[in-house]
Amino acid sequence: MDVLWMIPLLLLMIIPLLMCTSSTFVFYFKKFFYVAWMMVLALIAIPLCILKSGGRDIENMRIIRFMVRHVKYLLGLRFEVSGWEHLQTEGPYVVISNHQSSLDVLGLMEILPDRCTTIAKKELVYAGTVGLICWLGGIVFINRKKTSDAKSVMADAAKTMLDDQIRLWVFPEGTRNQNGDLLPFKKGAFHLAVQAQVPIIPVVFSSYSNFYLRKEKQFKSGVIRLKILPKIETKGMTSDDVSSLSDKSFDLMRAAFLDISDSITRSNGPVRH
Ligand SMILES: CCCCC/C=C\C/C=C\CCCCCCCC(=O)SCCNC(=O)CCNC(=O)[C@H](O)C(C)(C)COP(=O)(O)OP(=O)(O)OC[C@H]1O[C@@H](n2cnc3c(N)ncnc32)[C@H](O)[C@@H]1OP(=O)(O)O
Ligand SMILES: CCCCCCCC/C=C\CCCCCCCC(=O)OC[C@@H](O)COP(=O)(O)O
Repeated sequence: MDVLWMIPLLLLMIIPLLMCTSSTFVFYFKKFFYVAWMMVLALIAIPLCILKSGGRDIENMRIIRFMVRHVKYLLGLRFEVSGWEHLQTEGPYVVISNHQSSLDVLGLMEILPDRCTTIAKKELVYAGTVGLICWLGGIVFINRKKTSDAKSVMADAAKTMLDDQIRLWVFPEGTRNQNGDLLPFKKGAFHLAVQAQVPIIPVVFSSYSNFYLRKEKQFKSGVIRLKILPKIETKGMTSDDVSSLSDKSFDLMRAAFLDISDSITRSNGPVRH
């Protein structure tokens, strides 16, 4: 019994010691903490969402956004947001952003407009309490391995956007990417915007490589720049315009990514490719 009492005491002594001496320990500790804390937050949010909305409802994103906002402080992260005025657009639109890590959720919640939810891979729905809260928040799940299924879910989403005045956030790279650049864009987000005839608002996260390096097992404190770009209109466009719309969005976002990442790395060291 005496020995059992000593375990938490020992942990309380050892964890701060390891946090000061081992960057690898800090990496695993912060990652474990992030996932565990998000699961706990989701567990608390689930009954709140059910009580407020009675089930799956985009309005639940307000509760989720509120509950996630403090997590950046616990991980030593800070956001610098520019271009807020570009989100002051009435009605439905499609937000597109680059995707580096599950940490993107923190930036997403930092600027998430009202009545906005995301498109996500269907596997996320099985992520325990996080999966359930995503479902309650109205997240649209797609099967990336079956393009025809994904297309039909997104065609329905285009209709729902207009019927219910909803905004959708899509990660057009289609997967997480930390190669120091953007991956070529998939087309779904652009078909969605053209089908609904709504504007696209590009959002760019600066490179995380000055504080978070997965391969090198580093997770330091850091600043993330979030740049909201002016909207791109799609009125009058057809599916023939999707490729050029995607190329234009890619070029604008890549230029912004290199610009805001460069200005961070000039003061914090080089981007690691
Ligand atoms: C309180 C506590 C809370 C705790 C938890 C905290 C937060 C939880 C809440 C919120 C968190 C949300 C975070 C979620 C993040 C999840 C991120 C992801 O999951 S990213 C991965 C999933 N997303 C995507 O993949 C979107 C991007 N992908 C696409 O859009 C793709 O295009 C695709 C639709 C999946 C199809 O993929 P494919 O590989 O086949 O790609 P192509 O783009 O090359 O398309 C092939 C072909 O089809 C045409 N096409 C594509 N889409 C359409 C369409 N919608 N309609 C018609 N045609 C389409 C395309 O043009 C190509 O044809 P062609 O070559 O002739 O042009
Ligand atoms: C039954 C228990 C299962 C536990 C699983 C834990 C799940 C994660 C929990 C908390 C993390 C914080 C919430 C984040 C949601 C972020 C989703 C995300 O970023 O998914 C990755 C996806 O975009 C692309 O995936 P791939 O890189 O293509 O693959």
